[in-house]
Amino acid sequence: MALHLRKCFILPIRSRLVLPQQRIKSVYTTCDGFNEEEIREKLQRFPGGSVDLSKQTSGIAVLTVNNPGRMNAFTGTMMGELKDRVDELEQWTDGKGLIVQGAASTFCSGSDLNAVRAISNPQDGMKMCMLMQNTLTRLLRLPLVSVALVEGKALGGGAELTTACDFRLMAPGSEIRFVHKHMGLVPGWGGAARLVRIVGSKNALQLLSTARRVDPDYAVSIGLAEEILASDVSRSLDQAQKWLSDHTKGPSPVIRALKKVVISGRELPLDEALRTEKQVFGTVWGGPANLEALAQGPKHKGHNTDD
Ligand SMILES: CC[C@@H](C(=O)O)C(=O)SCCNC(=O)CCNC(=O)[C@H](O)C(C)(C)COP(=O)(O)OP(=O)(O)OC[C@H]1O[C@@H](n2cnc3c(N)ncnc32)[C@H](O)[C@@H]1OP(=O)(O)O
Repeated sequence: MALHLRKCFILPIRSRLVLPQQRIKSVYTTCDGFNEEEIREKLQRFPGGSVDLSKQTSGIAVLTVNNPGRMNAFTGTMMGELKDRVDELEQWTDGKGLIVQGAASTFCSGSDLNAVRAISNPQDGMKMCMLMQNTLTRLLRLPLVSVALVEGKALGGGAELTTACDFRLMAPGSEIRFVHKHMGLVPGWGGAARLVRIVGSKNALQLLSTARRVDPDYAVSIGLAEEILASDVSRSLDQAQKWLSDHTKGPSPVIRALKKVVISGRELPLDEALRTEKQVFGTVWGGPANLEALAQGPKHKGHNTDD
């Protein structure tokens, strides 16, 4: 036990963020009593559905929560697959953008209630919670500009999944709903902590305490969503791809560096954020994109340049 404890120390927050030469660290480790293999083995008993990932040469990937027969609810095996897809994205060094969507024009209805019923004791619940919090925190910390494409319903854990992306785009008629109160719960996948940072504590408390339906107009009005997509459902993914490509134009090392400095600005105390910014700056200053821009000379003469 002593040896185990000696190995466990609280990593300073800065060492848990995505730095140029470091892997993204998890929130929970064995020091917190988190045993990933143990909880994944337990969750394996609840199969069904899949979490699919398509990485494109454009540098944009599409992650699809795929369990349409259950409104894309996360089965036990899908929770493990989500973690595996995030592992894959952390290794994708050419990437610069990520779209998270649900299959069959609906987003996700949270945990599979069949699995929830079977692990409804506090110990197992908290172990599932640690697995999903680790995964969704690392998803948000990926050096990719991420957007949740919300069609249909994003309920419970599905609503929480939308908050683990940098942005949210909503299709007409879609809804985000934190239904946890009706389950006698609070968010368990980190959704409350992220929601406060997105919409502020007053709006967050309103959404959680009323479990109200957040339609696209209301979501935009409180800053939960960026835009409402055009009504042609068949083109929702195309619209999201266009939106994201407009937000990730440029060399992927630069886009990835921009996401990294925003992560540190959002999560670190000022001095540490500045140190991280300096470190990331050093990876692009004098880099190929910088030198090419310098060679071209000044080109931003008061107009929007789409390169
Ligand atoms: C930390 C939070 C996390 C947790 O505690 O682990 C959670 O997310 S808890 C779960 C929170 N989610 C919900 O409570 C949503 C439950 N589902 C619904 O309210 C409705 O299904 C719907 C999403 C509003 C859609 O309603 P509707 O259009 O009427 O379709 P159906 O209800 O008939 O659903 C179709 C089909 O899908 C099954 N389904 C839907 N959601 C789930 C789910 N979360 N888990 C398991 N199965 C789900 C539903 O049972 C239907 O199946 P069949 O009855 O076999 O047709």
